[in-house]
Amino acid sequence: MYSIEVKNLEFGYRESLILKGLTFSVKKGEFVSIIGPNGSGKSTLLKILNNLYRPNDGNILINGKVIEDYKRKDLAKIMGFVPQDTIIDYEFTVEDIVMMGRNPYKGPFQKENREDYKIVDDVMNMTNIFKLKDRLITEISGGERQRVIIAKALAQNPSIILLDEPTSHLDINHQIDVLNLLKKLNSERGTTIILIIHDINLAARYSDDIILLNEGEIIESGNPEDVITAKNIEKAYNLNAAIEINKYTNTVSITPLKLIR
Ligand SMILES: Nc1ncnc2c1ncn2[C@@H]1O[C@H](COP(=O)(O)OP(=O)(O)OP(=O)(O)O)[C@@H](O)[C@H]1O
Repeated sequence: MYSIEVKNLEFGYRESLILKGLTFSVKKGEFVSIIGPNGSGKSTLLKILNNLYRPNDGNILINGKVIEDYKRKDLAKIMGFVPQDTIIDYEFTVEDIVMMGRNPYKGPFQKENREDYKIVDDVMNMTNIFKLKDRLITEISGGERQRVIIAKALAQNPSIILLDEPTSHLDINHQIDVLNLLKKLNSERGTTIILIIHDINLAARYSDDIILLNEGEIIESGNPEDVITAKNIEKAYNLNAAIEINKYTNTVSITPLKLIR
């Protein structure tokens, strides 16, 4: 069973194509990283998978159903999305924001019930933000805000989570905390995880599969050892790199040597 199936996906913001015929699938319960240079189309792809943009061509199935056939609320019950930068100017508390993750389950004017509060408390504990619950979202740090947005996505109780660089604002401890949390959701609840990440070593360490994008095309996809090769890294990043198995993690790891210009 597949969480996501993408066939011949093409997309351009204007005339020029940003995504040039992508075909890939993600099985239920997989942990998949999307990597690639700046501007290669990673965020665009994730937004399309969250039905924020319509592709020019191609098909997307989410849990076996064509994406356009979902109502927004129904899609939000199965798929959580953590965008790259979340700017919230309003003076909501952390708890208010996380509670918004329960909106797909509510009718108009329906109040939060005990179950909603329990789920919100649980996800705030999981993401280590419970102590911030009464603070204003405008008055916490970028890294704290990142974890609040992840908690909001978890409150949707999704079976698929898409995350656009969820570790970008985080210190090294919180990076590992977030990835461990995602891994835990993945192994204990079978949640399908698809994330964009620039750190290739972390991608290799946590992922079942990696999709390497460059200029809107998939250079390679598959398990980390097959994707993170000197040849593929040179092709995508113009970079001469040493690839070896890290003796501590037993996963493939990269050391950049020099740019090829
Ligand atoms: N709203 C937009 N309108 C027009 N062009 C856009 C828009 N958003 C992104 N682009 C362009 O589409 C291309 C792909 O951008 P995208 O953000 O998907 O790349 P990315 O791989 O996520 O990059 P990064 O690693 O820098 O976040 C870039 O050339 C970018 O300039």
